[in-house]
Amino acid sequence: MKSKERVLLGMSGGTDSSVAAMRLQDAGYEVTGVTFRFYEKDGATEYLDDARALASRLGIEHITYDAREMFRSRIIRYFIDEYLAGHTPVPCTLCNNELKWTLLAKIADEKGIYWISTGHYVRKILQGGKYYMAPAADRDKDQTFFLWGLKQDIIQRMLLPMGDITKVEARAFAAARGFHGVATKKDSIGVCFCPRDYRSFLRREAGAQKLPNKGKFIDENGCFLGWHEGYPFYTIGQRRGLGIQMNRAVFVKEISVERNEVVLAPLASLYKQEMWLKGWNLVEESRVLQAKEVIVKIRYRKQANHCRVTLAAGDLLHVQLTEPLESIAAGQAAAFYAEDGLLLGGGIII
Ligand SMILES: Nc1ncnc2c1ncn2[C@@H]1O[C@H](COP(=O)(O)OP(=O)(O)OP(=O)(O)O)[C@@H](O)[C@H]1O
Repeated sequence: MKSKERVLLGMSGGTDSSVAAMRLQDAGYEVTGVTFRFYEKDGATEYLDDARALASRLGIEHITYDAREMFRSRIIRYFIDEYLAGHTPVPCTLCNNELKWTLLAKIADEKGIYWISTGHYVRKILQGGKYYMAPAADRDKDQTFFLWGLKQDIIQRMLLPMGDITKVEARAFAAARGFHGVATKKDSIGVCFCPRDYRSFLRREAGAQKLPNKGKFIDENGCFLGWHEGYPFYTIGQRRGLGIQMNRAVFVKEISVERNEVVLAPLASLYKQEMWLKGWNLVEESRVLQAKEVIVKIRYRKQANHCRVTLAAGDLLHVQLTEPLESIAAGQAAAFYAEDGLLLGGGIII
């Protein structure tokens, strides 16, 4: 069918989506590029020019889509609200699941295009009649961790041209075709709207939502240890940058929003053996709920653990960890994997 040969690609102006455009063309697709205007720090719009220029050089249609208001109300608002609630938010997960891929599907529908694509380093696999996200060939770049919320209607339409190559190969691919700017672009790091320091971002953007003033660091027995700058500036498991001199290593164990208190404790006190998830999504429920064990990850770059998952009251998932984990923070995501690396689903830790 003619319409299935067209693909709508999210083009950020970066290396990965630019190489993705070339690889899709190589595979015979008619590519349309869309660049979302999500967040423009200090009004910088260079990325739009880069995406447009690349599209024109490749001879593909390019459109921009102004999603700044949506990004502000759905992602930035949520990000600030979560810190004010004493949680640790996952904006990239939310953006991928609720904005990026959903918008791609919506715009593709409007244009009568079936396939949707990005430069994500992931693969997809059909197993037992269901589509799963599978780890990228470049394990170091694998982005499955951010995509557990995607549903079948999206996954089945995804084309993932970067899943089979490494970042090094992607740069070489662009260079070999004479796209030197594309080949040498810097990797994006961290959260796009505050790559390094979320604290100064909070101070700047919280606006009318007043940030709390300084409060007490206390130990597990409630004894005063020192002053902190306000609970939203701390996250569970944090050790560095506490601004307190102690003669032993201490970590953030708990955050009390009501009392604006932050509990500091030795690492051993942070370990937990269970957690509950809300807003969960499972590709095939039985593969998780009836399995003796699945793999769980609670941080992008942290080691995988094993767990047993059951349904709990209030439409929550109960996760019983085989080995205790430290730094389990409300607001963060937990992603489930099969032994072969397939992404089985995930949810948000409460
Ligand atoms: N502003 C945007 N407009 C359209 N698509 C986007 C935008 N930002 C990201 N994407 C899509 O999402 C993919 C993953 O984005 P992410 O920011 O995680 O990766 P990245 O490594 O920075 O990718 P890239 O090198 O393409 O910028 C990108 O490859 C691109 O296809």
